[in-house]
Amino acid sequence: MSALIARQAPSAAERLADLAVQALVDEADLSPKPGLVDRRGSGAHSDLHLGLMHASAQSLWPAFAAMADAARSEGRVSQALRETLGQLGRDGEAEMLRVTAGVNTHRGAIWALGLLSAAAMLESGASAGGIAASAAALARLDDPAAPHNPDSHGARVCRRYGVLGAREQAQHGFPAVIEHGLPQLLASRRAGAGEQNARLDALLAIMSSLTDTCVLHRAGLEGLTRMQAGARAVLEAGGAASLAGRRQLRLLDRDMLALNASPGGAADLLAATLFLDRLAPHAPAPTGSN
Ligand SMILES: CC(C)(COP(=O)(O)OP(=O)(O)OC[C@H]1O[C@@H](n2cnc3c(N)ncnc32)[C@H](O[C@H]2O[C@H](COP(=O)(O)OP(=O)(O)OP(=O)(O)O)[C@@H](O)[C@H]2O)[C@@H]1O)[C@@H](O)C(=O)NCCC(=O)NCCS
Ligand SMILES: Nc1ncnc2[nH]cnc12
Repeated sequence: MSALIARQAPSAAERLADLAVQALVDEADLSPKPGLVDRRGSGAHSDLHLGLMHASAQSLWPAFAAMADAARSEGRVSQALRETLGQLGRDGEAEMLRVTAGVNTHRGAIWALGLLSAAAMLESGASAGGIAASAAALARLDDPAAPHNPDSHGARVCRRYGVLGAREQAQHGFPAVIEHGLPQLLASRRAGAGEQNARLDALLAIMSSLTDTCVLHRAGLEGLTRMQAGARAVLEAGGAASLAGRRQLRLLDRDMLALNASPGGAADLLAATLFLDRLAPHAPAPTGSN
């Protein structure tokens, strides 16, 4: 008789890591995304493809579980927790680069989802805004061991154009997610857009407002302006579920490819939106809004 394998319920930290990885896989699979890797192909990237995005996402499970577990042990926002998360984040980046043979697939996602996984553990049962606020408090603490890299793409364009990047997005409580991605996801669902279209609309809402340092790095201010205006045009035409919106979305995709631009920061924040959506109870829709 075959031996019975005892089934153990996953811990809270393991469940959070499951959700974080699933959010990354769902983001990668979502199609058609302008300029980004999706089920159709590699978008504006020559060194990325869908299989690599999936492998990268799976490689991050131990890092997310360890970050959530560190938050469980510490139990509150503290300098010690911030420093532990910094080390775990750097270890996660190293593992990602090992699995992708040196290609940066998810640096921004490790930062955003790592902080949110830890915060979700600290704020169990809280709203998305409550979790994001706790992640922001962690992000605002300085990590003295963090290597300051003034040459990262983000650091360079933030200096050059005087904009805020991934660090500030977290320190301010992920406004792109809380004020744009999540409300649009819920509004498009309520309007009957269908799940994939609602997720595309959430991505577009993020793109319409974000200073995405990936786009700035590859395509400058003109690229950023065209990304934001193009995303807004899709939503104003009726979103991804409408024929007119789809037409605008095709134009935006062509434009991003012509500019060699890819909104990798917005993609990470869509993953953060999907993570919080699965996790946090949403406030009921205002009366008369459905
Ligand atoms: C604080 C850090 C986030 C470092 O930030 P910094 O800006 O210095 O560094 P970057 O290396 O540029 O990484 C930032 C990544 O964040 C994403 N992003 C961009 N804009 C925003 C935004 N406005 N808000 C939020 N997030 C944003 C983006 O990630 C995605 O793009 C990646 C690909 O980027 P890149 O390599 O530039 O791409 P290519 O164009 O393809 O390169 P080439 O082909 O042209 O060469 C991809 O990974 C996506 O994820 C930015 O890249 C933080 O990382 C940090 O300090 N970490 C240390 C560890 C730590 O403390 N962790 C804490 C606990 S988790
Ligand atoms: N789908 C995607 N394509 C390119 N870069 C990304 N960074 C995060 N998700 C991405």
